[in-house]
Amino acid sequence: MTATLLDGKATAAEIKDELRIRVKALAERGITPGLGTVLVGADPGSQAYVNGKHRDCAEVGIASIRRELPADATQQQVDDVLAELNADPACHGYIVQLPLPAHLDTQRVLELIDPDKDADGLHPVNLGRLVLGYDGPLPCTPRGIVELLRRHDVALRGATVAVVGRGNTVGRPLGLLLTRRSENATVTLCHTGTLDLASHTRAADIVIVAAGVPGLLTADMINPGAVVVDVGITRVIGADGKGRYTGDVDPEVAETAGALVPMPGGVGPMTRAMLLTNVVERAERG
Ligand SMILES: Nc1nc(=O)c2c([nH]1)NC[C@@H]1CN(c3ccc(C(=O)N[C@@H](CCC(=O)O)C(=O)O)cc3)C=[N+]21
Repeated sequence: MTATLLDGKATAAEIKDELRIRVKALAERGITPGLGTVLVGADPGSQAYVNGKHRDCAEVGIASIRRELPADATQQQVDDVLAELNADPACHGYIVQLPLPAHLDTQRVLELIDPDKDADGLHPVNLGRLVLGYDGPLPCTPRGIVELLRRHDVALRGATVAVVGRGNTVGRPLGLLLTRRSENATVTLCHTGTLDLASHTRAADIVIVAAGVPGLLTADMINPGAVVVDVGITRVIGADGKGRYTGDVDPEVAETAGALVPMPGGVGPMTRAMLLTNVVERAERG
């Protein structure tokens, strides 16, 4: 068997087409949605991600507000940029690119973002809203995964899902999202303390791997025909000495799975599309 590939890039393009129409409707009300990005330091990977976000904005008609600070920026400098974006009416939502340099307090930074401008959905208030089932911006990667599965008619209601990884940006909030009444999936959240990982992944209709461990999920660990989602993105140095990104799913899984969300071309583009969606939603609220 060869898995059907669920194309995140094509689905993200579809979502961007829909957003373009919503942005036009906002323009008629005199509103231009604005996304802010805060980048501290010059990590080439982070720079590339942030550039991608601004390119996405230009494609759908969202204004970009870009703030860059040097790698040795003080906590006060970062605090000041956040205060400025919180006060800027042209900025409907913004993100602080993670990871931050180690001398900065990430928790403090995330808590200083106005929860109503939190385009990533990672502010503690918004994660709390997700726990409680209240309205608020949703974390982009979990939301992108649910949206991609929905648009490919992968049923979540009644499905058993193994989520591998309990990180704050993917695994943990994804478990919360999938177990909402509106999704009604049954989730097993696996992590480094899980004793027999394969017993959980084999029992699942859907396996979502967000552990950051290249090749962690192998073909023998899934039920043939299962839907597999690769969220891993780890920079490795190939045999040719060049850096490249690799996922958490062993390529052989494509022979056994029923459907596969690949990396690249899967969750990454969907994450970016959900960031834009969060900003347009913030702007629509006025
Ligand atoms: N505050 C914050 N929010 C984030 O959302 C955030 C972050 N910090 N720090 C880093 C991670 C990583 N991340 C990616 C998003 C899209 C792709 C993506 O679109 N990747 C393409 C390949 C690269 C490309 O085509 O540009 C793909 O998977 O097909 C990758 C990585 C967001 N992150």
